[in-house]
Parts: sequence; C-alpha cells; structure tokens
Amino acid sequence: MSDQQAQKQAAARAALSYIEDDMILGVGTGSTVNCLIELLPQLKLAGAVASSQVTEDKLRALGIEIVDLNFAGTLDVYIDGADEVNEHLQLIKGGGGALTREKIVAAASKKFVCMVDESKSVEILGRAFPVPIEVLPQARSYVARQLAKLGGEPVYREDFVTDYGNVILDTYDLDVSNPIALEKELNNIVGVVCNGIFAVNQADVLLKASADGVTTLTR
Ligand SMILES: O=C(CO)[C@H](O)[C@H](O)COP(=O)(O)O
Repeated sequence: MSDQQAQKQAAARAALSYIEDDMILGVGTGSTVNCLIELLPQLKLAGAVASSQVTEDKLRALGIEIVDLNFAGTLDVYIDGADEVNEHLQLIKGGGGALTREKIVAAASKKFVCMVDESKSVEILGRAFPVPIEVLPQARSYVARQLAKLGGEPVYREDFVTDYGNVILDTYDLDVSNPIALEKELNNIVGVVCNGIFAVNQADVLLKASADGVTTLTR
C-alpha cells in the first residue's frame, strides 16, 4: 500500500470519533471518503445523506439507509475529503466533480469534518490545483470568457457530466489569495451553478494525516 493510501486510511479512522450512534451522517465523495465508507458497517448509523450518486451507490451496497436531505433536517456531521486545504481550513474541492452536492450537504451540517493526507496542504489555494466550476451546459462558453477576464484559464472537463446534468470548467491561474471574495465573485457569474472554493462554508475540523500520525485542527 502507498504511503498516501495509508494516510487516507488513518484520517478515515480518526474521523470515526465524530460519528455517534443513531446519527444521520453526511458522507462526502472521493478516495479518502471511500476509506471511511468501508468502516461504516461496524457503526450503528440511523442513515446517511450522500454527496454524490457514486457515494450513494457504495453506501447502499453496504446496507446503509440513504436519507433524502430534504427530510433529514440539519445534520450534525458531514465528513468529506478535499483537493487542497490552507491553514484557515478553507478548501478547494470538486476533483471528483461532486462539488455542488457536497457544498449543499456541508452547508446543511453543523460540523464539517475534512480528512486529508499531507499532499493536500497548501499555503495558497489554487496554485497547483485548478478551481472546479460547475456550469449550466448552455452557458459554458459565456462563463469561460468571464473566467478568462478574471485571469483564469478554464479547461472543459471532457466526457464528464455532474449528477445535476451540468459540465465542469477546471480553472487554472485564478487568484485565490482571498478565497471568500473569489468564491462569491464566481457565484455571481450567470450560468455558474457552484464553484469548488469552500471558504464561506469551510471545514470546522481538519484531520491531517502524515507519516507521523493524524493532527487535528479546529477553527
Ligand atoms: O471534492 C471531492 C470530490 O468532488 C473530493 O473530496 C476531493 O476530490 C478529494 O478526493 P480524494 O479523497 O480522492 O483525494
């Protein structure tokens, strides 16, 4: 097993301490979350709200009841991974394309616990990883021009459609030095459904795994 995979598993084990019996858990998407999903059958959950169809299918296959967010009320805990995280627990997410549903479930939860391996920690968001932006298909070209005006270089994610039937523009070179301001500015572009900056709704707890173990940061 690679060091990175071992760190993902360690972060997932650490996340178990945030889950209580009879809870409806918000469950994210991605390879780190998959490590957590494998551990869930040993718990006594009331059910789970999934942040993507992929996660929903995995949870169902393990016999975990899927709850519609509209009938779940406010969730106590949402657990997910991230593509990048800074020291303020602000994130870039959406590498798996589930950013919109992830942001909805995160916003509807009291506590967002984020699990990462050490490769995800950055000083400034968006330098290495592009900002994924979910866009209505008809607005793709218009939104791309607006992103270029902001200094971004949008790349259309080929052969990918989101759970909501939209497309993704992975946008390089945006200035993410003020993540809250940019998150809002991107949301204001007509045709943008959601963007992968999680700064207005950043993580509340960060479980950061490294070769030395898992460090917990809170805000
Ligand atoms: O935002 C996400 C999916 O949309 C994931 O949380 C992010 O891509 C991290 O994935 P992984 O745990 O596989 O590194």
